[in-house]
Formats: sequence, C-alpha cells, structure tokens
Amino acid sequence: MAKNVEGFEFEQRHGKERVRVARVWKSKDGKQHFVVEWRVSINLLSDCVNSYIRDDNSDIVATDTMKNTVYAKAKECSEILSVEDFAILLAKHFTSFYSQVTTAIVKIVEKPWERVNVDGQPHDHGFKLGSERHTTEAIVKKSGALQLTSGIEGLSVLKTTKSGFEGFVRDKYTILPDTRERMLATEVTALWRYSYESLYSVPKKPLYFTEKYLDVQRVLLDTFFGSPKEGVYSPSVQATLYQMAKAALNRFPDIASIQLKMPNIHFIPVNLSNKNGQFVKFDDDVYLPTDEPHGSIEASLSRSRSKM
Ligand SMILES: O=c1[nH]c(=O)c2[nH]c(=O)[nH]c2[nH]1
Repeated sequence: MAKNVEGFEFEQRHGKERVRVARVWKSKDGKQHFVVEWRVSINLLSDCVNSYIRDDNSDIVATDTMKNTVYAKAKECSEILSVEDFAILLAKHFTSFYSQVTTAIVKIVEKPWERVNVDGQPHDHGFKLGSERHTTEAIVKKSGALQLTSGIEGLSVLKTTKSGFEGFVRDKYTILPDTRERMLATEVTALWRYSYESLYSVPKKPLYFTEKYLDVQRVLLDTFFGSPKEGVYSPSVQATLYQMAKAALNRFPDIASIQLKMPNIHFIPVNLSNKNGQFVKFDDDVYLPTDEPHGSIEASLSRSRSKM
C-alpha cells in the first residue's frame, strides 16, 4: 500500500531471496527416508518507513532473521508437509509474530528429487533429480486473508505428430506453409490460483496440495497428448493450451484460475542439396531442433464470477 511520505507516494517491501533448505524425514523405524529441497523467497510488507527516511531501524525485521526462520520452521515441522503448507506456515509466522508486518509473501520452488528404483524396488534413501519444478506463492495478511497459487515450471513435452497449423494470415512476408503434420514441442509453465481465501479454509489433509499438484500435472499432460494410441489433433498451440486450461478448471473445483505459458519450440524440417541435387529430403523424419527464436503463447482462464 502506498503511503504519503514527505509529500511523495512511497511503497516498499523487504525480504530474503533464494534461501535454500533441504529437510529429511524418516519413517518410524528410521529406515525409509523422505527428502525435499526448497528455495524460499520471503517479502514482508511492514511499517518501517523510518529506516528509509531517517536513521532508525527499530521497526526492521532483519532479512538475516527471515533466513534463520526458514531453518527453524523446517526443523519444527516434525512431519512431511507440502511446499504450499510450508509457505503458508512461514507467512503466517511473519504476520502473527511481528506487529509491524501487515502482509507476508512467501514464494518457494521445490527441486524435483524423486525416489529411485533399484532392482525394480523403490529405494529407501536414494533419490535422483527429475525435471519439472513445483512452485508456490502464499500471500498472507494479518487478518488471516490468504492468496495461494501453485505452479509447474519446466515441464518439457513433445509429440511427433497430430499437430498442424493452417489458415493463418498470409501476406508478402509469409513463407510458412500450411501443415497438418508437424512436431509439437513446448516447455509448459503453469500457475493456478486456489479458491481458499482464508488461512482457516485451507484443507488440513496432509499432503493435500502435493497430491493436487500431481493431479493437475496429470490432467495437463493427458490433455496435451490425448490417449496413448489415438492421441489428439492439435490445430495450434493456442487451441491445445486452451483445452489444457479448461480441463484443469473443469476437473478441480478449488482452482479459481489458471495461467499457462507454452512457447512453441520449433523443430525445423531438414532438406539438404548440393550441386548434384538433393541428398536429404524431409519426410517427417530429420529435424533441426532449436531453442531460439521460439513462439510465445500464453493465456489465463478464470471462472466467471457470475457462475460462482
Ligand atoms: O501453433 C502455432 N501458433 C502460432 O501462433 C504460430 N505461429 C507460427 O509461425 N507457427 C505457429 N504455430
């Protein structure tokens, strides 16, 4: 919230970015281990204008203290919990513990450590790094008001057929041919907002949000790919993105809105010729993979208020 300071509009926040913590929990017999690795960023909205305009830090919560709080709270969590529940717990601490803190914004990115299988069996204490990352942001006000979003970053997917792009604007600069057969590759970034608007309405079930994250990911992927044998035809990245967003809202009543970013990562058909003629003729087989430039397609979909 902007504040009038010496005749100016003034807004400020402070916090600690990229605090890294890993936490291990053990089963009762100590044999089976669980691990998470989180990168936590904290921002506090608090009344500490005096530190900016005069030599008075008496209202400042030191960012070093914020960092230490991450480790202290991780230690206090005796049971495994979702990254969302940890973000909420931290944000709640900052707003309830410090009188001058009105809002806490806690963002966390979880590193995808996955249990390995050895000899077809889940390993008790062995993990390997996966690819896509689970993210969350909890914004908590002193009143208990909550905004909770979760997301997926770096979900790279590709299908080798059942994709095309036709009927777009043609002008003197257009060279792209219409096609009903191309590769479709993207790196999905998804961000969805939960409908829980208070600390007191959040589901208490352990790992509720971890399961929900996996369910949302599954629905997004199933919609992108279609069934294993038939697949599903994509007339554009735009249409596929919309189908994915719609499926998530239709499937999960407690998701109020979803934003998807789906860059169109191009695989260029290879045709090569020299003076003796063409020696590589593209037949939907040899491609030049690229990472830039890429198309950029993003949209968000929310439940219309009139329906709620
Ligand atoms: O699915 C697509 N959407 C576009 O907007 C676009 N533009 C383009 O050149 N190729 C594609 N493909």
